[in-house]
Amino acid sequence: MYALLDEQAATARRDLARVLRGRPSDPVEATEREITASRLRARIHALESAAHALCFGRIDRGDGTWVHVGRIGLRSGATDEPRLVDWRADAARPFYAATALAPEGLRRRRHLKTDGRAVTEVSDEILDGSEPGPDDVVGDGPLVEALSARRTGHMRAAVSTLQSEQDRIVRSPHRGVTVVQGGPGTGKTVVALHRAAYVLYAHERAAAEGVLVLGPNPRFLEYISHVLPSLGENDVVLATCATLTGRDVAPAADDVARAKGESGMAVALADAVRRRQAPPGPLRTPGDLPDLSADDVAAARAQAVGGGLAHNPAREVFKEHVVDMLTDALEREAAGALERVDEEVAAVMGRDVASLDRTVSADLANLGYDGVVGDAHDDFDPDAVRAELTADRGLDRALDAVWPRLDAEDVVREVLGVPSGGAGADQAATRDGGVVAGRWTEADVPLLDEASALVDGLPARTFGHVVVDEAQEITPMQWRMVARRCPSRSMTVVGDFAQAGQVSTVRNWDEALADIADGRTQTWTLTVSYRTTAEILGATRDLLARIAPEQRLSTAVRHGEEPRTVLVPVPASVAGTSPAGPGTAGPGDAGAVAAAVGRIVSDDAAAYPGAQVAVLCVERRVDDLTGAVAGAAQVLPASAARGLEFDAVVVVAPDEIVAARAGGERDLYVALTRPTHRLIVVEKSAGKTPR
Ligand SMILES: Nc1ncnc2c1ncn2[C@@H]1O[C@H](COP(=O)(O)OP(=O)(O)OP(=O)(O)O)[C@@H](O)[C@H]1O
Repeated sequence: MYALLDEQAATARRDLARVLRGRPSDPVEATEREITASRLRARIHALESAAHALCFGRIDRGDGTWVHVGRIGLRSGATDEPRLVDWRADAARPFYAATALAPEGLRRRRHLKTDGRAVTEVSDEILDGSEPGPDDVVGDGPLVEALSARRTGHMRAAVSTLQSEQDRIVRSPHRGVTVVQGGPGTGKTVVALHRAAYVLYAHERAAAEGVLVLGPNPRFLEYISHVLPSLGENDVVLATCATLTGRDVAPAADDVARAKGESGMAVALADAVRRRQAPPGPLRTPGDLPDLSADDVAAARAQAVGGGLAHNPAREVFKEHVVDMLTDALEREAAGALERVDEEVAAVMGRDVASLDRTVSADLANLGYDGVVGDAHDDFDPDAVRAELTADRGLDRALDAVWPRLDAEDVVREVLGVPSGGAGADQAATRDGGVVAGRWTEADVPLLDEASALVDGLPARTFGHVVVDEAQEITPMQWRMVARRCPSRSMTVVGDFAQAGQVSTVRNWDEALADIADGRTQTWTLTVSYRTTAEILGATRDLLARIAPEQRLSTAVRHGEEPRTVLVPVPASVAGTSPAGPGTAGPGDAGAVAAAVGRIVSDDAAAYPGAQVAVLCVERRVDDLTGAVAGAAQVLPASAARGLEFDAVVVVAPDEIVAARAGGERDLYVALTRPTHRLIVVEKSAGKTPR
């Protein structure tokens, strides 16, 4: 298979070199050359990225035939026989779907582990109940091995161990919004990313338009960034709602972001724009032009908004109708004026104008000029008048009074009550809790996007499929922003409302998707926790019952160490009983807590060299603790840990995390469910001795 891969990559490289050597003779040929070259580059990339673990599985059917499953499909050059089946192809489905209860005609599923181009391990599952033979290698399941493996800081593709409950979702033929919910570590992200890869493979349109993956923060995006490229998919944009538009923004305080995330903002923005679209009343025109009546203005407005265009392009339509109406009015005026002139001429000459015209024509013919004196009405050239009116600056200014061209930022400033002009976002920023003055904040991005859509039209870049991870975090205004980028509404939305943070007020999928899914939603629930151990999950049971009583604890596939609690004695005034409340960390406890955390982290590093360790705490302890762990662990606010995972997690002062912000219990739940192996909880205690 590697020989085939090399051969095909070499052919593609040769073809590319040939194409690039060609000298196109015209722009059409140049475009064709670019298209062919980019197709070949994509092919070379796909072949190169498939080299790692090219073939990872094999299924043997009951009739003695078999299929090898891998990252891409390969056919033998000479006979065109399939040699390796792409994991997304139908023929590979039994590799994922078959179980001992429903073997799908399979006798055996084999997992291959490779190091470079050498097979280092083979592991078989016998699915039809037959006894293992001498060729079968039955041992510890590859899933357990994959899950127990040390984390690297980047999520890995799970293409060789995708479980059948996950595979069903990945391959679902559903074309609308696919929702995947489930507790922490149930593989929602894994499913979402593999589904994106599947959709790119199976749906041409998605492949042509690309995939957008939205995550809660840049750290999370970095964590998942290797998965799709390792599956050979590179036409994927990773973004947060804040970075999606490429605008440089400051962070926003939770309460401000929540207020700005409400759908009422969309109504306010739409109203602000609509008020600028020819409100009832006549149009006062400059100079000698006739004014337009309120009815005429209303008719032009109806035409302009009827086409569903955004405000600025619709202004052009409005203007066209106004110009047409004025042209008609001018033509009528001209006709009226000429009739009056004719009558005056007839009265003076004592003859009607038509007979005068005939006489003049006859005289002209005698002088050798051909032609008749035309009807004076023919002198009115409506096209010329229209062109003149269209270019008339004065008329454009008059139109500005009823239908001004708008700027999206100004509309947002107006709705937020910030005076326009100057550093307009100053006050918005100040109201966001005094963050960097003079800049828009993350919370403004969906408003600016909404205003842009209202004023200038839909975003230039849209996607064939959109994945929304940690979707419980998305505010109603952000959902609108997402929908705008996915006209086909082909989306995979994954999340868990028990882990919801502070900003979004959306509490269930119906609410989240009401305006975007057209009822085309398919919802799946994952129940097996692949990340963490039964012991760690068990420690969250009471908390989960409080924050999401309707949810059942997931079932863990692994067992491990019991979580540990380390008590740090601190002066009574700053322990949980402090009059200032549990959310306050006095100067008295910082040193003791930091020293304890430093010790825990260095002990863990000594016992498990190279392990990924995180210390999760309240925001204000981050600096102190970062100093204390001296690079041996990542220190993060608990609220920023959504979606991430580590070998070991130290949760510092759970009472502070709970008290730090409304809904802090959900932050604590997120923090406690991040470890794959070890959970250590550091609690402050007044006068108690450490355990
Ligand atoms: N089939 C699988 N094979 C190997 N590893 C898997 C599989 N499914 C899940 N995992 C692993 O389990 C862990 C948890 O998965 P994932 O992050 O997708 O869960 P999640 O439901 O998104 O969690 P959270 O709600 O906490 O964000 C990851 O390390 C992932 O790689």
